[in-house]
Amino acid sequence: QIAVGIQKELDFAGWYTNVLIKSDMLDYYSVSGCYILKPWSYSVWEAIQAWFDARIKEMGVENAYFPLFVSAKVLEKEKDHVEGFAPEVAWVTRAGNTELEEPIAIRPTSETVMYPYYAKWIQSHRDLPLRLNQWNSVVRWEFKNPQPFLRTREFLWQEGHTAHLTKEGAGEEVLQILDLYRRVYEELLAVPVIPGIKSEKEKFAGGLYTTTIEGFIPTTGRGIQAGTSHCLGQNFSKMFNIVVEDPNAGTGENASKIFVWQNSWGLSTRTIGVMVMVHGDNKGLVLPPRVASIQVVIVPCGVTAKTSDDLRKRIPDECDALAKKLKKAGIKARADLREGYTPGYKFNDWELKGVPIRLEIGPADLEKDQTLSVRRDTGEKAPIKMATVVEDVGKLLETIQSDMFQKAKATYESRIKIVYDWKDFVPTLDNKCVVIMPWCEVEACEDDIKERSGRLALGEQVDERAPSAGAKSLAFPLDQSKYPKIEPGKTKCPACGSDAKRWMLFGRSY
Ligand SMILES: O=C1CCCN[C@@H]1CCCn1cnc2ccccc2c1=O
Repeated sequence: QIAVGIQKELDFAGWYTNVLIKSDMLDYYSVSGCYILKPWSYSVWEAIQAWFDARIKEMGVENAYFPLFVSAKVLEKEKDHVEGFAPEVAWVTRAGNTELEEPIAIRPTSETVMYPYYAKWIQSHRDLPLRLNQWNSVVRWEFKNPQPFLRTREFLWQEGHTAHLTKEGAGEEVLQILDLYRRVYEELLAVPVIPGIKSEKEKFAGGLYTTTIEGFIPTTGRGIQAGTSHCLGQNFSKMFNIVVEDPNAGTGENASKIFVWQNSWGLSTRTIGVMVMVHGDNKGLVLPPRVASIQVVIVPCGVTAKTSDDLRKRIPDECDALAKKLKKAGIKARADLREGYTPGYKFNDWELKGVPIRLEIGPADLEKDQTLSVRRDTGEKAPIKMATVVEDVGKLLETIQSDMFQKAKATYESRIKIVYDWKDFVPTLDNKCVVIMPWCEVEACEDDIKERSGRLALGEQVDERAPSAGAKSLAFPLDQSKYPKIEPGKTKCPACGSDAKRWMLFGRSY
């Protein structure tokens, strides 16, 4: 198979699909909107799971498992949080030839599955904080074009659901989790994200506020919601009657009840799609070393018909020995000793799969007691002395991880443009950038901005590939100090002229 076969900059959707198939990350499935995660992508999810699971357990979160099914009565318990999502809920209505008495929904998320039992289990403030997490899959029967990892009808995620005595206790955890999400992207996937707070319009309607990490796909200039950590306030505890006695109130007739304060937070296999889109190139995947199931591939070279029998044996043996030596040091190395494939074919194969480092060993390398290293991210070649190969390869993997992150961070930052004047807003989006602007926070203004920045508004013909949607508000960056001070009463919102309050990121998005 040749490389990707489609240029990333020319046909991004086609490139993305080809990379996923040719790197053997996934296969298509007979039910539309569903995909098979093959080991090459599932191992990335496992690396994310291992890292995140260890850290939430340090926080005192415990894993549990709740049923996949939720009854209509229970699901519709909280009208306004479900009504907007109702079209996406998948229902079981029949088993065999038997119609079910009442249809049973497949969980699209587990608030309504879990919270009746939170009400049952939480009796005293001593039962708080209750912190449970599920590693599971959910189903949302979306009708918009499916995209592997980014928008699928079933996806794997974790969903954390916690209950606290105070708003402050809940609020502290919301931000702790959001920072773990940031680290999953920045430290494991080498993908920069901006932590922030969603606007009232964009937040989870069933909650009090939503914090988010916003990613960016340079090829399309679109933002992407990369993870969310919601404070639900007391909305769900009032609905499901999850109450404890107030430890600070008296007893008897002075006793008083407190509705618990809740959070819910989720990170999904969308992480993998973002990683592919940000780092991939026209030769295929580029895997960050921290999540690569093979970090180093070792290829025997220079073995031809003319090669002496001695070398023909020694070269593959050297490759195998080097792989073993690196594995012993904790580096995920693999010697590719497949017969019948040329080195060139193997180079192409492993480049497609995005393996961070290739080490070549040929007759000349044996002579000099070295191996030739080739970086997947930059293509840079450098000989490495066998004497220090373990240490040098370890360092090179760290350098690749950090260089990939720095490069993606510089790109993202170069695409965030401050806008003070509306005339610059749409041109900035059309330049594949996102806008940061001093914003009034008025919802009508937000709707207006979406309208005025949609391609339809510009009278242009909308083709299904061009982002026809207008700009949404993405997040109020948590770190407002990075941008010039907003003078209360003086700095105006570029879209409507009213007083600006905080800096808001706007962009076309997934
Ligand atoms: O994001 C998260 C993080 C994990 C736990 N759940 C929250 C909020 C989910 C919001 N949501 C999203 N799609 C839905 C689809 C159908 C029914 C309900 C919903 C729904 O409540």
